[in-house]
Formats: sequence, structure tokens, C-alpha cells
Amino acid sequence: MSAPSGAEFVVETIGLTKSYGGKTVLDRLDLRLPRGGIHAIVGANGAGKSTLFRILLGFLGASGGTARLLGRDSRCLTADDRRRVGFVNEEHSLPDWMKVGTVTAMQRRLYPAWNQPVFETVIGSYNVDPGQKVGQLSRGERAGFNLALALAQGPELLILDEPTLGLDVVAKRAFMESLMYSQATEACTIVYCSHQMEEIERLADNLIILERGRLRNMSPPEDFCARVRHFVADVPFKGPDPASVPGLLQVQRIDGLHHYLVLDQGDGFADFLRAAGARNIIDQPVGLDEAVNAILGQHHAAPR
Ligand SMILES: Nc1ncnc2c1ncn2[C@@H]1O[C@H](COP(=O)(O)OP(=O)(O)OP(=O)(O)O)[C@@H](O)[C@H]1O
Repeated sequence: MSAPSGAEFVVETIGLTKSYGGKTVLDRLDLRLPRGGIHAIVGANGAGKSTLFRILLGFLGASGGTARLLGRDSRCLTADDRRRVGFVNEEHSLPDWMKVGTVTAMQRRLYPAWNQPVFETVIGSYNVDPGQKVGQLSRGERAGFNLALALAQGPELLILDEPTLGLDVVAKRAFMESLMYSQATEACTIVYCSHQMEEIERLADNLIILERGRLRNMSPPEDFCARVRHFVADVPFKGPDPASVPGLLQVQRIDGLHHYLVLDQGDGFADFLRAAGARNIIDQPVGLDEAVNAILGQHHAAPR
């Protein structure tokens, strides 16, 4: 049975659920990622991002619902299906005892669509010698080598689970530039999860926010930013009861001024503040980092 090559969605989950004992990690998740572009998945620690990837790749069984990768049920992926998907995780798992050149030659034999110029371009950004053992590479070099291998396989879909974790600024930039290069030259859809908002702001076409295993947002990052607004106002006393504030994500008092981060509120929100006695109301622009932190912080567990 051959895999549906023209599947409209590279990732499709319907009612996907995963529980460990009494803990629900993915909660009836419906997610459809169309072919093409860079899709970034963000969520607090433990939101279920890696679990989702493991189920999609067929490494882990679900408790309920369905998961499809490139149109194929994740439980039935064949070796051919797997060859169409590249996977890079934070550990950059590679055989430490082998030489870089030997691993490369092995992969080249394994993947019929191997693209040597792509491999050379990506690995060219890193100071990696083919005679070196993989175990001798620095964290950044290992990440670059892993990405070069994954991209040279010519995958239709590349899944990256926090690929730049622990890399310094220079290595992160080199990694991201290689990703952008691959996007410009290859028909490859990228799905990656990261906590690095500046990366997402630069790269992602689509922002997926997972919260406690459920989909909280799916839109271009700039559309999500436009949904969150930050009002600063001089409000008498403690201000209105937070429970009465429409769309409230976060309220803070800084230097005597109230800062309100609110979701899906129009200019009527300033009228609400005015009615509560607020003066000098300023509507500040919101960056992606602030917007995502506000939404993830809303239900985040806090110390008792
Ligand atoms: N084998 C397991 N047994 C029990 N609980 C598990 C197991 N694997 C994962 N979990 C739990 O599932 C939840 C989701 O984990 P997951 O690794 O998918 O989160 P994540 O969103 O990738 O987090 P992070 O951003 O910290 O990497 C966590 O609360 C974790 O403790």
C-alpha cells in the first residue's frame, strides 16, 4: 500500500488523546497543518509537544483519536513513509563512535533522494571535519551536522523538536539560516517546536499554541499578536475586580500604573477602563514574546 503522496495536510489529528494514568497530556486535539511553509508549535513545559511528535512519528501509541502523517495513519508508517520525513530532536541522537564521513556515507546510501549540494551547503556553515568522531563534535556542530543530514535526505516534511536548545547565539543563527535556506530551495514543510520567540517571529508562517494538550491558537504569528493588546492606565485604588475585566490575560501594577494584557478586545476596552475611573490610558504595541507569555501564563500552574 503506497502512502498518499498528495495529502492536503502533512499533519492531521482528530480527537487525539494521550493519557498517562490519570494525567491527560493530549486532550481531544484536532490539528490540521497544510502542506508548505514553517509551522511553529509553542506551549509551556509539559504542554504535550514532544508527545504529539512521538505519536505522529509512530513511536508512541495514542489513548484515543487518530493521528496522520503525510496522509498515512501514524500507526502504519512504512519504511518508505519514514524516508519522506526528517526528524531532528534536541538530543541530536547520532552514533558517537562513528566518524562524520562514515555516518554521511551511510545516510547517502539509505536515502535515494539524497541531495549532496544541500548537505555541503548546510555543513559548510560549521567547522566539521569528516574524519572527526561524532562524539567529539560540540553541541552546535552536532546540531548542524544533524540538520545537514536531515535536509540532504530531501524530506517532504521535517519535524524539529527544540533543535536549538542549548546552542549559543551564533550557532542558533547558523541553524536558523540553514533552515531558511532549505525552505527557499526545497519543497519541504517544516514543523518545529521551540520556546525561542525571536526565532518564531523571524521564521514561522503559522503559529500553533498548545495549552494542556489542547489547541489554543492557529494563525500567522502577526495575527496572533494583533489579538493581544496591552493597555497602561492610571487607575484609582486597586482597579476593577479582575473577574469583571473582559478578555483579561494578565494584570500587573508597575510604578503605580496598571498594565492590562487582554485578548480579542477592541477600542471599547479603553471605555471600560475609563468607566472604572482610569486616566491617561495608553495602548502599547505587543511583541510576540509578550503575547505568547500572556496567554500561556493565564492558566500556568503557580506555586501554592
Ligand atoms: N512516559 C511518561 N509517563 C508519564 N508521564 C509522561 C511520560 N512522558 C511524558 N509524560 C508527561 O506528559 C506531559 C507532556 O510531556 P511532553 O514531553 O510532551 O511536553 P512538552 O510540551 O514537550 O514539554 P517541554 O517543553 O518541557 O519539552 C508532561 O507532563 C510529562 O510529565
